[in-house]
Amino acid sequence: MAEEVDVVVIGLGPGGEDAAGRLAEAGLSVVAVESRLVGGECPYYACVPTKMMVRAAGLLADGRRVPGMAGESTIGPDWAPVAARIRDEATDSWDDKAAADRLTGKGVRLVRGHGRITAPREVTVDDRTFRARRGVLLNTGTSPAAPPIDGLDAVPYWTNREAVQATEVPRSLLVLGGGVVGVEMAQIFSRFDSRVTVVEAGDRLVVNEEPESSDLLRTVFEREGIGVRTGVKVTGASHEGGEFTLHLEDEALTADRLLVATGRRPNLKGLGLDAVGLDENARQIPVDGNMRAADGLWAVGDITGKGAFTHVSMYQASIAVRDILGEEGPPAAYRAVPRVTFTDPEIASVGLTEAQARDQNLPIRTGTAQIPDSARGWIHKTGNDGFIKLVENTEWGVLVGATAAGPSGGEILGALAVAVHTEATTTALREMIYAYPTFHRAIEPALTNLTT
Ligand SMILES: Cc1cc2nc3c(=O)[nH]c(=O)nc-3n(C[C@H](O)[C@H](O)[C@H](O)COP(=O)(O)OP(=O)(O)OC[C@H]3O[C@@H](n4cnc5c(N)ncnc54)[C@H](O)[C@@H]3O)c2cc1C
Ligand SMILES: NC(=O)c1ccc[n+]([C@@H]2O[C@H](COP(=O)([O-])OP(=O)(O)OC[C@H]3O[C@@H](n4cnc5c(N)ncnc54)[C@H](O)[C@@H]3O)[C@@H](O)[C@H]2O)c1
Repeated sequence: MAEEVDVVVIGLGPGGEDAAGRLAEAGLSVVAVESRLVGGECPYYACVPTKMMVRAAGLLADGRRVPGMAGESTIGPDWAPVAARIRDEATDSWDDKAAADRLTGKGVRLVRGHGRITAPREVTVDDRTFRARRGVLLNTGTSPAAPPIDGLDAVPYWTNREAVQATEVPRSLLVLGGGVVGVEMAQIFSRFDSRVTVVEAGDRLVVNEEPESSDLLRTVFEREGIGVRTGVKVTGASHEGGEFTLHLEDEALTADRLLVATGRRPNLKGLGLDAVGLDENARQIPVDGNMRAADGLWAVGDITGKGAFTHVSMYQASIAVRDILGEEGPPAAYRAVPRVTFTDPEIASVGLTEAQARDQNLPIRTGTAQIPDSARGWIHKTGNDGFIKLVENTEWGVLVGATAAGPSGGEILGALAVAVHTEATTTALREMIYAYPTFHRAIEPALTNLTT
């Protein structure tokens, strides 16, 4: 016999967790179904622990920058405090009790297990069935995906989940995939003295970003001693005598560890999507501006294909909550989605890249300014690599995209995200006063340099 509730949330990533709590606080009866950890990938295996790793690696890098700038330094990397911080402060040894208590404290009924849609507005978890009067919200997220490389499935490679649980740094590391996960992890472990090589099938690192960002990262990586192989076809993988080997067409690369960071697959299999006329083999669940995927069904987060970021998941959750509660509001808009790759330099961008804008046949021009040429960049000196790149729609005179690469690139991006989001005119941006000497003051010469 099915239990009647108002809403069932399947999957408690950042968006699902937030939505379940808010709906319960609004007075609805909410069942939240989670098969792993309340909070999803971000707090346990992704954003939070990896940014603790980035912070630690950054401290080492700054320590190494002392000579010639501020005296002498001797750096002795130690992974133990990083591992301890991730275990104790970030993840509580990968135990979600605190998050689960927080959720149930808001009035949510937490059900552990795999949720499956068995009919419209109906969810089954093991032998329990729930009927959701208002509907079902999906936030099932993604899992690491490995490419079909001969032998790979038989080797004990790391994904992001094992990498954040590392208790020691491998002497050498092969990173398969030069996307966001790959480049962040490569620099972290390299700065802890691992000998790292990134192996990327595409012709550049962080392929979704501006080519200038890829070039910059490659330059910095090679300067730091990180091997970068792009345009490479891996034909096989093996693990023998404690050593991992990636077989390329004409050579073999070996290391103590292999990290596979080749993208994600959406957790849609076994979710019962066919019961509501959707395809579980699709790459994403199509949603409208109110996050509706079907009658009585909402979806938020990575599975919607609108940007695999925690802030997108949370943004969409707030819209879904509003819609479920029957409140009015603007539909989701994605023209100013910000993204930050937390390498050093940080690669931060918002909106369209130049290539994306050209693919949309927008009338554009671009302007770039180099951070080392700015007053603050020159003062900063070591570690000042970076640039600002602007993409302007010349018809409207507004920015449709921007990149802030460099020290604190993600923070500088704030100003550019406001400009893209509010469609501030480039005339207005030129009339602004930019504090001297800040990194963001380099926006001014980038505006001056806008040319077709
Ligand atoms: C290494 C790494 C670093 C990252 N760093 C950042 C960063 O710095 N900033 C940023 O914005 N983003 C970052 N991301 C991306 C970010 O982690 C995700 O975008 C974010 O977690 C949002 O995902 P989500 O809401 O779709 O759900 P997820 O976090 O993927 O969670 C989905 C949840 O649903 C559960 N679930 C799935 N199917 C079912 C089912 N049938 N029944 C019950 N439960 C189910 C899963 O167990 C999981 O807990 C990073 C990703 C990785 C891999
Ligand atoms: N700082 C952040 O916000 C942050 C950090 C990490 C991840 N994320 C999110 O997680 C998502 C997934 O990240 P990701 O790095 O796993 O995926 P990705 O799609 O960004 O990059 C995967 C890379 O692997 C390469 N690849 C695929 N098959 C390959 C093969 N056989 N051999 C060599 N290379 C191969 C691809 O060409 C691509 O460059 C990102 O898109 C991002 O949205 C965000």
